[in-house]
Amino acid sequence: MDNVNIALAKGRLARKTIELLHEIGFQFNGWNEDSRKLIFQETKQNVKIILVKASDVPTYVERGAADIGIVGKDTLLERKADVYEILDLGFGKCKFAVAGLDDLVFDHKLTVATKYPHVAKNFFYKKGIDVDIIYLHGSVELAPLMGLSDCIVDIVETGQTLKENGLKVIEHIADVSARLIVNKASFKTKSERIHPLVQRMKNMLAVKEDGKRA
Ligand SMILES: Nc1ncnc2c1ncn2[C@@H]1O[C@H](COP(=O)(O)OP(=O)(O)OP(=O)(O)O)[C@@H](O)[C@H]1O
Ligand SMILES: O=P(O)(O)OC[C@H]1O[C@H](OP(=O)(O)OP(=O)(O)O)[C@H](O)[C@@H]1O
Repeated sequence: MDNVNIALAKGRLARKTIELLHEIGFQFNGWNEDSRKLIFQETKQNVKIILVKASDVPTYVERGAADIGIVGKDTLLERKADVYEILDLGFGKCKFAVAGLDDLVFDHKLTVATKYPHVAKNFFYKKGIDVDIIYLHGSVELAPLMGLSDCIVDIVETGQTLKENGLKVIEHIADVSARLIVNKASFKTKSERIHPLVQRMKNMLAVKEDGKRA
């Protein structure tokens, strides 16, 4: 039987992803949240999970080192990998937004600080606004406070980080949630393994949706 490798984003999405995999019948040898191991074997089936930095998940899947990946839509919008995006998993929900101290003033070229340069550039480009992108690795909210940029493009979940730093959402860009992606070749060559797995996930998500509505 073909083996199936699943790349999971470490960090915020990991716990919910493992939970979903448990719910569809997978158990991983030795898995616990504090472990430093990066590969876990499923107890009965020929399935492995590998724990990858979120932004690297599309790379593993695009190149076939993993057949399946679970990663945020934010990463997919930024990375534009050549993979199939199969399912919206409905967790890891947040939004991409433009935020700043105040409404934008267009009397000079806008500077935009972000961890997502492609998303930011694309958003303003489509509006016909030329921007200067400043790439940061984190704590992006600091940039407008310290005069480094006019605004930021970042993820907003609860809005707490913006609020505690005196910033506000200026414009909504896109909704984000965790997605299931599949390598294009694996989707065909390992279809007997991958299609049932996807179907089980779909069924489980439908059951959960029904549970919420009831
Ligand atoms: N409040 C949030 N902030 C950031 N990401 C969130 C949030 N809520 C959900 N997410 C989702 O979780 C994913 C993983 O976020 P996480 O912070 O673990 O990794 P990361 O953005 O690569 O961070 P780091 O660079 O610090 O490792 C994001 O890509 C996004 O899809
Ligand atoms: O709306 P909230 O619920 O406050 O969440 C949004 C914050 O969470 C993320 O940062 P993260 O914690 O990943 O840290 P970072 O600044 O190092 O990217 C994101 O970049 C925002 O700063």
